[in-house]
Amino acid sequence: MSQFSSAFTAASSVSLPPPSFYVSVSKRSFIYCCSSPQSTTTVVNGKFDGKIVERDEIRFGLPSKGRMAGDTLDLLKDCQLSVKQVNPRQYVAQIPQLSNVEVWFQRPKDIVRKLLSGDLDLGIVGLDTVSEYGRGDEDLIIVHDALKYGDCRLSLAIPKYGIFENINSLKELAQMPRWTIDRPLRVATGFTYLGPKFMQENGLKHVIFSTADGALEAAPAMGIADAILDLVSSGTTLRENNLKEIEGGVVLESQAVLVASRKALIQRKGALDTTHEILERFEAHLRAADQFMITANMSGSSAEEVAERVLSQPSLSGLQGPTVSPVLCKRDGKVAADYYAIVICVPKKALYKSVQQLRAIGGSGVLISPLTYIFDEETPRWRELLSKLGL
Ligand SMILES: Nc1ncnc2c1ncn2[C@@H]1O[C@H](COP(=O)(O)OP(=O)(O)OP(=O)(O)O)[C@@H](O)[C@H]1O
Ligand SMILES: O=P(O)(O)OC[C@H]1O[C@H](OP(=O)(O)OP(=O)(O)O)[C@H](O)[C@@H]1O
Ligand SMILES: [Mg+2]
Repeated sequence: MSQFSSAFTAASSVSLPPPSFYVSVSKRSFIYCCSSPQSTTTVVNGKFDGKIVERDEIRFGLPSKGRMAGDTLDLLKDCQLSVKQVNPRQYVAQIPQLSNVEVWFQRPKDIVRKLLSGDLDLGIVGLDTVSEYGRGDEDLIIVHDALKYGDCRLSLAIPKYGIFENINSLKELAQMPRWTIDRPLRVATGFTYLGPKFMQENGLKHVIFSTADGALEAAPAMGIADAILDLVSSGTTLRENNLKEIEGGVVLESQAVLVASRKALIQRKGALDTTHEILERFEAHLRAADQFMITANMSGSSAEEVAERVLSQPSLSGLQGPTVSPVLCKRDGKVAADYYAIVICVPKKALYKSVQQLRAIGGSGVLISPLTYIFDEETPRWRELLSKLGL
């Protein structure tokens, strides 16, 4: 193990606040300083080994504030899992549909820490937060990796001006001869675990990290740092501060995820069943959210002939092929089917193309309805979870 990684492991074994400074100076030296003294501690990385603490309820951690909080409550509400909170300053709440679940509102990073320490069983946070504060701990299991909000990326950015004017990739940045043991590349970041790990994996040797809690984009212009490693979503903050992302500089693509403690899923009574229910509801809602249901009438000689025509169109195959039903009417005293009603689901973004294709094959009276849930057969994510748990 190189000095870099052994020092790194040492850094990851303290539970107290993250180090304010990591200094990597080539393979020969790696200095690690901490903003608070490294007091003696019996907790390693906020983690207790051994058996879980007995309790009856499943504890579900949700973001108490910030941009994840509202969207998380909206997702749960859309899945008929509304959270009942007596008032916004009360940190415990209930989900009436899940009687064995206790919701605890926490800061995202504390949700991850508490999953590791066994104080929470399930949580919703950004993948960036799981990766930074979870530090690859095997007890954390991502149950759903794409809840479709909180999209952002953890990305390295440098000034557009000065010595960086013609630097557009990580490779070019690494090859700048000016970074030396005595004058390393200075990176400001709140991601003091992922940052050094990424630099090491990408072979950047002379790098020094400093940390701050926000407004990192100011650091280069203030002369405090050469580069920053921070979350980017719209890119506005970078642009407004004359900074640019570089090719190869994305550490992580992130969105909201459902994460669980492996130990809780295996050992805590009811935890796995509850997780299954939450997962199924999330999947059903998220699958439905980007689909429309289309109903249309088609003239035709038989259901099969209509189905042939529908299936000949690439945008109309639906979830498992079209549902075709005869529209029965009385003609010359006899019940007959001149028309067939078809029902298909199409991706929202393919809506207009689908309508055009339907018309082209003789569809009329096209009705479009939103879908609320699609419960398919067992979700692949559930099978994946069971296999990760060795069940
Ligand atoms: N533009 C963005 N900037 C930061 N986080 C974002 C962005 N877009 C989505 N997110 C997600 O939202 C999560 C919470 O970010 P938020 O800024 O609300 O809280 P925080 O940064 O943890 O706390 P605070 O900013 O109050 O210190 C992030 O971890 C990330 O997953
Ligand atoms: O690409 P953009 O859409 O501009 O978003 C990126 C900015 O948003 C976050 O800051 P936040 O608003 O959370 O403020 P903070 O720095 O105080 O955490 C992040 O740290 C960036 O500064
Ligand atoms: Mg923030």
